[in-house]
Amino acid sequence: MLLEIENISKKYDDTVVLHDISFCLKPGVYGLLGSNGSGKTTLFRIICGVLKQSAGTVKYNHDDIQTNPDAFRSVLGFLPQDFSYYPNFTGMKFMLYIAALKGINKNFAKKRCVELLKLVGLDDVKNKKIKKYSGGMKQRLGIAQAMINDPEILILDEPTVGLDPKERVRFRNLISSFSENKIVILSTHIVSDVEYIADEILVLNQGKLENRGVSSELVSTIQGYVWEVIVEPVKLDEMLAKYIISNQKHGEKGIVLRIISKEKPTDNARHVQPTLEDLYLYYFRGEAEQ
Ligand SMILES: Nc1ncnc2c1ncn2[C@@H]1O[C@H](COP(=O)(O)OP(=O)(O)OP(=O)(O)O)[C@@H](O)[C@H]1O
Repeated sequence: MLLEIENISKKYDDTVVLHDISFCLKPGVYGLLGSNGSGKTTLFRIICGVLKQSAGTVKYNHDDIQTNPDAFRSVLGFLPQDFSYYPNFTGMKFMLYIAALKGINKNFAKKRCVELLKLVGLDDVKNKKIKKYSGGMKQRLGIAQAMINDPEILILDEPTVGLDPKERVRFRNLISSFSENKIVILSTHIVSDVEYIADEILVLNQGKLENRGVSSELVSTIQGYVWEVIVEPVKLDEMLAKYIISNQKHGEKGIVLRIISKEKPTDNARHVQPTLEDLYLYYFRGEAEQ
């Protein structure tokens, strides 16, 4: 299994939103990390063949996906960001409906839907209407429908949006349980999600692939740039205006700031170990959201 993204660019009118993106993916879990508007959804839609690129090729197992789109679709599962559910359908009916759309044999579909709903923990609510589901339940249903054809490639666009911390943990476990021998790509702007789930992280910044690697490799690129500084409260505004601050808390001797800066910010600054969250702030400045 090999998914190759080769020199993909995308323009909307005259605006370039993806710039010459290239990467290859083997089975594993990949996190596409980027702030809002960095091009994650656009890239996913191109990979899934629902949006045409302006330049470049997407290949699966060495074949251009456009040569035989039906064959590619049959090995692909996709959870779009704006996925719409039918509120008056039950979870089971919805799954059967998606199975029918995908042309899956009726008897097989029933068995598969029951299995998947169990896998995502919706077994006991499968006959309830979706309008009664929580946000987390709907997301899990979205993941289940994306897996209905037992895909080799699973693409999840912002699958953790709106999930509470408990649901997030459940989601992570779910991904690890079915990711074996599959290419799973999920996008997020929530650092901790990819930090825990992804084998590798791809950082997309303003339509460019900024970096790629395992979390520790990426974090090591800002080794030496993260500082802890204690400042008097009167100095706080000045520091906030001048530096990227990834954390602030009250300490016994003043306000303790975690600062990301190539230069030593103050005489009393001391180095601390960088984290993926620091890296995110380094790339995306004030755009971080949690
Ligand atoms: N149909 C469109 N026409 C014009 N511009 C578009 C269109 N779709 C997206 N864009 C622009 O392309 C850029 C990338 O958008 P995209 O939705 O791919 O980013 P994203 O990283 O998925 O962001 P988000 O997390 O907010 O969904 C943005 O500047 C967006 O405004």
